[in-house]
Amino acid sequence: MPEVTVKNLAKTFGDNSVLRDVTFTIKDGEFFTLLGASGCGKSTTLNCIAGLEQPTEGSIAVGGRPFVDAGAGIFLPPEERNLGMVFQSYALWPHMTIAKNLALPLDIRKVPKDKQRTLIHDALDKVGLAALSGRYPHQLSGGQQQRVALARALVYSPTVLLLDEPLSNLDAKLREQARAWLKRLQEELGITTVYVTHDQDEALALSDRIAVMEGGNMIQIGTPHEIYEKPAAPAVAAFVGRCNFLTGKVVSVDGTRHTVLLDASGEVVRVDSDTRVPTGDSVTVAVRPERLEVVASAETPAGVNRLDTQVITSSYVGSRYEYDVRLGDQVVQVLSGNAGLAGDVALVFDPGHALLYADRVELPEDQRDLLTVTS
Ligand SMILES: Nc1ncnc2c1ncn2[C@@H]1O[C@H](COP(=O)(O)OP(=O)(O)OP(=O)(O)O)[C@@H](O)[C@H]1O
Repeated sequence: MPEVTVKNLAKTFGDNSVLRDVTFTIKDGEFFTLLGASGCGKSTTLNCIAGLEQPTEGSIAVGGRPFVDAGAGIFLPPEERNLGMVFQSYALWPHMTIAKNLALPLDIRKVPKDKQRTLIHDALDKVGLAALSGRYPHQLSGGQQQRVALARALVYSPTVLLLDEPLSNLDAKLREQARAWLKRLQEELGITTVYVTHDQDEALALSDRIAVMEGGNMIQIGTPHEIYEKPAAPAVAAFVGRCNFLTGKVVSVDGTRHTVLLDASGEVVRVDSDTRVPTGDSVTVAVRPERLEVVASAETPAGVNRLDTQVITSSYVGSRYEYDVRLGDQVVQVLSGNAGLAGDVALVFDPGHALLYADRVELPEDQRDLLTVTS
């Protein structure tokens, strides 16, 4: 079974520590995504699985077969790993037809010519391009070239598919179509897939599980739902989707209910959290814009948190209204169903819709320092 096991992976380039201690297991047939900002070590992790980089420490095994084990001095070269890889640049040979491009990896594996014809046809058929096998890459659209690159990675039946930002060269519309198509294909083939992206929407839409990386570490591994609804750290909440952070101090705790005095406005809010934080400790309350609502000041519903705020800007964004509201010296973003509010409004949210993190986090640029805002 092609389960991928990565243990205590570390990689340094000179004195630059790019991977610190990365451990994860990918199940057979799973679509697993490495997500994070540029430079966090996603590609290096993928390249270590592919054998294009050699880790400084740690081990990788696929289906129980050791690919690399730094401690034991094991390193299997890339060509012996039988993995399919697609990069952001499709790297097709321009002077060769599509069929010839697909024949190359088969030639390397010494597959007989008659068998090659069937395999090439089948691989192109999987990506819906069997009719175009005689064309050259420049005679195909970007989206079609990307499918050819995928067909080339599938033609020799790899045990695992490794994809490094394969959709980033496509324009926004095509990218969304390609995303749906890739997801369907991966499910049909049931092939274990490791996907690298910095695009959170792509990660949420495609993955069975996502590993969020930061500074060479994995900060959370979970299903898209877990990553979005229960981010393990403020950094995850900020990177995946949008999030407001309100710093403060716990003033009382009753079971899971924490009452927090906010730094920004001196008001208190209640937050239900399984993470217990003792009274007196500094905390950060995180709430997504779509979990907040703005209402006219007189209309506060019962049982929710209510904060006095003023509208700074509002804009219509298609299905909803986006408000920036002022809470003391901080900006809070709200996605609301309520139109046309201005001036003094009440910001409301359910105590169960906020997350609580121990410690005060550094506020993101766009929420900080309202003193310069004059509206
Ligand atoms: N061959 C190399 N030699 C020296 N430094 C490298 C090498 N390859 C990668 N790095 C450095 O390692 C860090 C992580 O790079 P990596 O490509 O893994 O990040 P990433 O998360 O995939 O980012 P991106 O999305 O920009 O590719 C970066 O700081 C990069 O400059």
